[in-house]
Amino acid sequence: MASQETYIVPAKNHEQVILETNDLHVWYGDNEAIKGVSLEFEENKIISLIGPSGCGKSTYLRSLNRMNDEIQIARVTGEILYKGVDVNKPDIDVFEMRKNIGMVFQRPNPFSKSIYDNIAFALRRHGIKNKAVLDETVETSLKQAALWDQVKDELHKSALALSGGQQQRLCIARAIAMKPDILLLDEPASALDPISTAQVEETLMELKENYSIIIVTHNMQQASRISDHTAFFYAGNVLEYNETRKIFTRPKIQKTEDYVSGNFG
Ligand SMILES: Nc1ncnc2c1ncn2[C@@H]1O[C@H](COP(=O)(O)OP(=O)(O)OP(=O)(O)O)[C@@H](O)[C@H]1O
Repeated sequence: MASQETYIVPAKNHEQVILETNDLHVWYGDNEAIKGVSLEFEENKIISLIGPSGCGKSTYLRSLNRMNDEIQIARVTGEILYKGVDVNKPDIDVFEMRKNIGMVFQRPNPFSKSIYDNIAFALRRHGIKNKAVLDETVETSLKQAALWDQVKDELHKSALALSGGQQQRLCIARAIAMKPDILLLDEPASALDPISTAQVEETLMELKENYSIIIVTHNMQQASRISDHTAFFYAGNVLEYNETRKIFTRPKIQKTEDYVSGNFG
């Protein structure tokens, strides 16, 4: 793997590994943004990906459900094993795979549709047309995303009329309506005020009962508050991956210590 010092603790219980990458590389043209990352993610955990700007966190996250396919100059090699199946193989049905590995982006991006249709849209595209099933899924997803009580009487109002924090929770509801196993979130709270951020964090903590969550964050307090495990990325490699409390209190690598304590320069 990396030529520099690394410290990566394998999953405690390999049976509970839901997703792993083996020797994952991502290039944008000649720029190697991810340089052979091997990590294991356990079920029902929140995992934070941290590290300085440009170190490859988003690139790595996006590769996990093949969002880099959309970038023409991107090339990805290595294995991405979801329940043991390599989703990085060309014959994988990416549309189906993303039902299991959903994504929420940095900026809330609801469709210009009603709250109800934001959630029902993807379900209908996957062939679910039965109104009772749609109604039930909309309600359950909004409840899981801690938004139901605020919007239940105005489901047909435009999603764009919601606040930023509510829009982001709607995007989370939209992602979980597909009942994925894994939720990928790229700085989901960075555009939100502290109250909305706290609500999104609470939502994620509740969701981990049913989902595995991988989150890119620049916010060290957030990583230490909500995540079970943390991976420290640096220059396209993971230098350290361990339980979050160890990363923040007793990191093994000096660069990790410098980064989490804000002495990075
Ligand atoms: N769409 C793209 N096209 C070309 N190069 C890209 C693209 N996206 C990222 N890169 C390059 O890949 C490298 C890693 O970028 P990436 O956005 O993954 O880092 P990051 O750690 O998520 O950064 P930040 O914390 O600033 O969001 C950088 O050199 C960046 O310029």
